[in-house]
Amino acid sequence: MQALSIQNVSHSFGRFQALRDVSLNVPQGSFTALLGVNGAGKTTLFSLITRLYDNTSGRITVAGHDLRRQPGAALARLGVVFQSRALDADLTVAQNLAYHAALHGIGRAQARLRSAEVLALVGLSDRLDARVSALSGGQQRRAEIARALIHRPDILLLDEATVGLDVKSRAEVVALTRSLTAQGVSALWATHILDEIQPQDGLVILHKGQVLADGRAADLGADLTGAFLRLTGEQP
Ligand SMILES: Nc1ncnc2c1ncn2[C@@H]1O[C@H](COP(=O)(O)OP(=O)(O)OP(=O)(O)O)[C@@H](O)[C@H]1O
Repeated sequence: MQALSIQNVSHSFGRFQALRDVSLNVPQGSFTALLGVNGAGKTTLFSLITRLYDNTSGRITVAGHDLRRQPGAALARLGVVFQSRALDADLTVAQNLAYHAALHGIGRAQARLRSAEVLALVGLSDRLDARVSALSGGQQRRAEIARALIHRPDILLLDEATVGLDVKSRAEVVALTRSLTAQGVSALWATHILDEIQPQDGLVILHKGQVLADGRAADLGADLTGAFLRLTGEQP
């Protein structure tokens, strides 16, 4: 089964078609990069997968659940790290996680156990009681990944999760996400930064609302920048 399957999805804002007949799969346990320049349609696609927008054409399934017919079951299998910050900076990491757990109907005792579990996964076990505002940018992003994992989703959507981070923190957040996929969580990693992609990763190139390539990054050869430029005519 695919962790995420998107078939023939289109979306328009008025007369402007932001996504045109988009199809892609994220296999279970894979790290799949969704690569595209600004305006390619990545955030629009994520808004459809998270049901911020209705997908009126095509079909989206999350862990086999049809998003339109079984939205509750589908969204329960999904964890999301948004482009903009989603934690309350004035609360502690524990309070943020407890709040998010409650939104998923997880009881207090269970939430404490899960918080410890997800913070261990992201390497922040010692920051449970720290205020979010006291964390570094990279730690905040890792805490957001922990938040997205609290209900044990099958797939994580990460929308430009390294924006604003320095090189070292950026590398840590990508490596962390890869290590999660080795443990069975799948990831769809939206980015415009080619350095974040490795040859063994799944790679979908989205450009002007259309999928131009879908396979393994290695399929495009050693010169990913050149291949991207050839396909899109744009500098990544
Ligand atoms: N609410 C909206 N109304 C009208 N047009 C929109 C709206 N949201 C996005 N668009 C347009 O749809 C296209 C895709 O935008 P989208 O934000 O999905 O791209 P993106 O790949 O996520 O880019 P970025 O990296 O800048 O977030 C762009 O041309 C954008 O201007």
